Amino acid sequence: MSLSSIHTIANLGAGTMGHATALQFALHGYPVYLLDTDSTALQRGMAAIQHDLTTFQETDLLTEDPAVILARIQPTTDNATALTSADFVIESVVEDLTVKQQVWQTVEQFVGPEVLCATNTSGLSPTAIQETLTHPERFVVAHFWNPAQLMPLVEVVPGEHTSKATVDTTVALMNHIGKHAVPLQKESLGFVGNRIQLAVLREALHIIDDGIATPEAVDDIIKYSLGRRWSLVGPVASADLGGLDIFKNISAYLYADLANDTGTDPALTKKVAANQLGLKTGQGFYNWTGDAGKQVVAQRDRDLLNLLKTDQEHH
Ligand SMILES: NC(=O)C1=CN([C@@H]2O[C@H](COP(=O)(O)OP(=O)(O)OC[C@H]3O[C@@H](n4cnc5c(N)ncnc54)[C@H](O)[C@@H]3O)[C@@H](O)[C@H]2O)C=CC1
Ligand SMILES: O=C(O)[C@@H](O)C(=O)[C@H](O)[C@@H](O)CO
Repeated sequence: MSLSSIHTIANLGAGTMGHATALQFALHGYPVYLLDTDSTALQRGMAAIQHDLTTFQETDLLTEDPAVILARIQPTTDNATALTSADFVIESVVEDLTVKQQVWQTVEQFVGPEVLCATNTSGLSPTAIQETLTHPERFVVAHFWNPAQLMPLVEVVPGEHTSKATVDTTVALMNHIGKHAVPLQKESLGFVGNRIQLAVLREALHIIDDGIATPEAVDDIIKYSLGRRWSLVGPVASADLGGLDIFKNISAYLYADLANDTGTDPALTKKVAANQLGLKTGQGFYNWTGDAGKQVVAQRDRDLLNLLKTDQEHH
C-alpha cells in the first residue's frame, strides 16, 4: 500500500489519544471513521475534537472551515462501518496486550491484506501482537505523544514481521498529516521516547524521595536547562558539543550513583496506593484541585500551538 493509495482512515478508540489522532487525519483531508465500543466515550471524544478544533481556530492554524473538518469524522460503534472501507487503521485502545491482540484479530476480519495497521501503544511489543495476526507484515507501531494533535513526534516501530514497505508508507503518511515521524531500526520495550522519559522520571523521583530537591525544583531545573536545550539540540548532539571526554569523566563517578531500581517505581507505587494519581484525582506530586490543572493544561496547549505555528513558518 503506497501513500497515494490511502484515502480512508479507521481510527479505533476515541479517548485521550484516539480523539486527537482522528482530528489529525481530518485536519489533513482524510475521511475518518472514529470507532469506539463505548458510545459515551464516542460522544466525549467528539466533544474533545470540537474543543481542540476551536483552539486551532483561535490561533489561525486552520486552513479550512472547522465544520468541513469536523464533517470528515464519522463516529460509530460498528466494526463493519468503521473498517470495511479503510485503507489505514490506527488503534488507540486500552494499553493491555490481550485486548490489543483481540482488537487486531477482529480488525483482520474486516480489512484486506493490503490495508496497513498501526497501534499507538506506549511501549508494548508489536511482535507480540503480530504473533496473533494472519498478515503481520502490514502491522506496525505509530506511537504518538500526548496531546497528539499538538506534539509533532510519531515513533514508527517495526515488529519482527513488519515489512519495510509498511514502515516507509507509515512514515510518509505521518509526515503527510503534519507530524514528525522517526522510524526505529528495531523494536524495544518503550521504544526510544518512553525509555528515556521513564529513565529521567526514575531519577527525578529518586532525587525527590532522597530529599535532594522538591518536585517544583526538579521540574524548574529541567525546564530551564535540559528541556530548553534538548528541544533545540538533542542529548547526543549536546554531548558532542560539550565534549565526550568530559561526559566520560562524569560517567565514571556518576553512573554508579544513579537510581537503578528494576521493579515498579517505589514512589509511584506509594502515590497510586494512596489514590493520588495526579490531575485525574486532584493530587499527585502537586495539588491539582480547583482550576489548577485546567490552567496548566490550557497554558501548555497555547504554548504548544505557538510552537506548531513556528514549525509551520519554518517549513
Ligand atoms: N495517554 C497518553 O498520554 C498516551 C497513551 N498512549 C497509548 O494510547 C492508547 C490509548 O490510550 P488513551 O487514549 O490514553 O486511553 P483512553 O482510556 O483515554 O481511551 C481508550 C479508548 O479505547 C476504547 N476502547 C476500548 N476497547 C476498544 C475496542 N475494542 N474497540 C474500540 N475502542 C475501544 C475505550 O472505550 C476508550 O474510549 C494506549 O495504548 C496508550 O498506551 C500513547 C501515547 C500517550
Ligand atoms: O508521554 C507520552 O505522551 C507518551 O509517550 C506515552 O506513551 C506516555 O507514556 C503515556 O502513555 C503516559 O502518559
